[in-house]
Amino acid sequence: MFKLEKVKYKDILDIDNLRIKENIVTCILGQSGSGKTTLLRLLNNLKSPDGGTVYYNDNDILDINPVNLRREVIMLSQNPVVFDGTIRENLNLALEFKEKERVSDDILNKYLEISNLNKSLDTNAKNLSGGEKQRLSLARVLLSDGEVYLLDEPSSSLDDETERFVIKSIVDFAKNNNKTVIMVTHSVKIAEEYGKDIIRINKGSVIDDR
Ligand SMILES: Nc1ncnc2c1ncn2[C@@H]1O[C@H](COP(=O)(O)OP(=O)(O)OP(=O)(O)O)[C@@H](O)[C@H]1O
Repeated sequence: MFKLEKVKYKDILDIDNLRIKENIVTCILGQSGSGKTTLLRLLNNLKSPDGGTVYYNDNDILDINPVNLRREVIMLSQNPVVFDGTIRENLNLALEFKEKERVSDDILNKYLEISNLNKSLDTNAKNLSGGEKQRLSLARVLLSDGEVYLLDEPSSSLDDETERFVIKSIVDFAKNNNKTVIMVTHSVKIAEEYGKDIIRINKGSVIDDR
């Protein structure tokens, strides 16, 4: 699905050859500052490489219209993005961006369940805790119906139990819907348990991918 060849980005990333497969969960592990977020941003062209090529489905990512690309390759950033309004309004934004019809509350609630956010759709999103905002962002991203989800530490501000539930839900969601998930995690345990492939990054280089 993705292929990186001789990709350089500033002095942050230097990746000779990397393949990321479709329809599986790939986890990215590496120390803080090793370049994990930068790698995700190359995959939806939020950043462009200074050298080398990133391919998405065999096309040079620079030749793909960025808006169309980001409708398919959807990023959940490390800091949750929450908009003014209720949880329902926040979720509906995902559908608007995809130019899709609104869906029933039952369906919206299903996505809150996947994200383990036990709140009414009428709740003002501004009043949610940090971890709840993170889960609302996750629900919105999953509802966006992309092909690929780039998840940057989707469970970083959650307690261990909630973290396991949320990660397992994401993995089940990906399996049931044939989606590709590329997930940065700080947890070796989570990567080994849920990542079909694991990419290990050290100081901007891939040291292992399998
Ligand atoms: N636009 C930029 N210009 C200069 N340096 C940058 C830029 N973006 C990131 N960096 C630096 O590149 C390095 C890698 O950053 P990145 O956010 O990719 O790391 P990370 O592995 O995701 O870290 P963390 O686990 O702490 O989130 C860091 O040293 C960061 O300060």
